[in-house]
Amino acid sequence: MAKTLVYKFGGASVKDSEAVKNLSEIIRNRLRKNFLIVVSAMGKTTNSLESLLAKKLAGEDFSENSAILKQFHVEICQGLFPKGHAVFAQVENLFLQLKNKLEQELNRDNYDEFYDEIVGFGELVSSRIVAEYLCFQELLVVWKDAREVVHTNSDFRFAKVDWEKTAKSCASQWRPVLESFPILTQGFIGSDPKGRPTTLGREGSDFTAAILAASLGAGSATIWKDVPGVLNADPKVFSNTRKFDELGYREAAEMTYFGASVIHPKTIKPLANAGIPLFVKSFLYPDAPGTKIHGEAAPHDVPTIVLKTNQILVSFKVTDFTFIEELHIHRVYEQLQALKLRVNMLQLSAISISIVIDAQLFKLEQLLERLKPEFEIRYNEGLELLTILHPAENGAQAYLEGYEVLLEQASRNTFQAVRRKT
Ligand SMILES: Nc1ncnc2c1ncn2[C@@H]1O[C@H](COP(=O)(O)OP(=O)(O)O)[C@@H](O)[C@H]1O
Ligand SMILES: N[C@@H](CC(=O)OP(=O)(O)O)C(=O)O
Repeated sequence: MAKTLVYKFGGASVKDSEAVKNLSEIIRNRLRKNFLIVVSAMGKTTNSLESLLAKKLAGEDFSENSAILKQFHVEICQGLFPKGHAVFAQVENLFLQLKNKLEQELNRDNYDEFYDEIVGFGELVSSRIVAEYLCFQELLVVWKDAREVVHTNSDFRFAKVDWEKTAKSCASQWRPVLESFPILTQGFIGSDPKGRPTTLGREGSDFTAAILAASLGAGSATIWKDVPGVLNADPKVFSNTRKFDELGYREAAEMTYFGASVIHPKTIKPLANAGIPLFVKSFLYPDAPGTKIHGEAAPHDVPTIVLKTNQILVSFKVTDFTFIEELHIHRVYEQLQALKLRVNMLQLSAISISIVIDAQLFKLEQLLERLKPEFEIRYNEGLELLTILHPAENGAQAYLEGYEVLLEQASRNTFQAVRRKT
């Protein structure tokens, strides 16, 4: 039996009706048996759902946000389907479900679980529309709910995959279908042991493609982006970028670890473990080769720049003039772990621990609250974390001009600086 091909289309590739038409042309030229399509929410829908939730939590009126979101999807449908097509009733029904859910109580204690139910809605509506459009174009696909097979624990918002259970469900439930029909499903969402909806972390649809590819023993996974492939810097931020024709799994994983947002950081590992190549291709130039990430790529030393915005630098100073020791680091990491916060950069001095973390709702205040009794804490918000892999000699300086540098670290292969515009 032929190995499954997995294609993943993110928010940019389904951001409007023209984009969905383009997606259908990509599929038309490549459709075959054992074909799995993963789609994300349309455009910035997930951000809109997050804002809507923030308003609800603050007790503000969010009805206009819901109406705008619904209108956005209805207009996409109007650009794709004739009047009276069944998709309009399906979209109407999904928004009714969203409305009902939003009438339930939300507070800080049930926020994460509530979040997963609401925010995964973007993928549910998007996948309905795209599946209906492909069928309307006589490209027969079967719509499947990813929550049937992507099993996770109950860490809402950052759910961890139960790989064994997921592989079993993929084999027993989806493989037989894939032998006859392509499947279209959602990225980003899963379900916990009690069947409650979970999400895999923001931008997690690339990861879903990797989970399903690994679980189905796929031949390859392809993620379709608005860029020609993986470049040595984000072309939206830096000029004179260079595309990598190929990258090793390790190189790619390292770039994503430091924050190259073109691929979700968890995507590479399951593919590397299973030896499945990952292609990053442009949905605008689908015949162009893009970037192939695989096990046999030659190493390179092209300076590669990664920028993470919205960073917070927090410094914990011991209050009694003892020196920093293991116990202090342990205390800080214990709380970071409890709050599901990842350290993007760490620096130790004799009397302080400095960490750089992503800005996340409520998290900073909770961290301060928990560690205040033990440390004198200072923090700076609104920062950028610049990482240069394989920096050229004195190459970093150009990226620091016009910036105040709050923290800097360099090793032979990596330069990092926390910067703020002056
Ligand atoms: N090193 C890089 N190479 C290519 N694109 C990058 C890189 N770093 C960041 N990006 C950004 O990643 C974007 C594509 O990823 P993303 O927006 O997550 O796609 P989608 O949500 O449609 O899957 C590009 O538009 C680009 O701005
Ligand atoms: N829609 C989700 C999941 C995702 O991965 O989206 P995208 O493929 O557009 O990055 C998010 O925005 O977080």
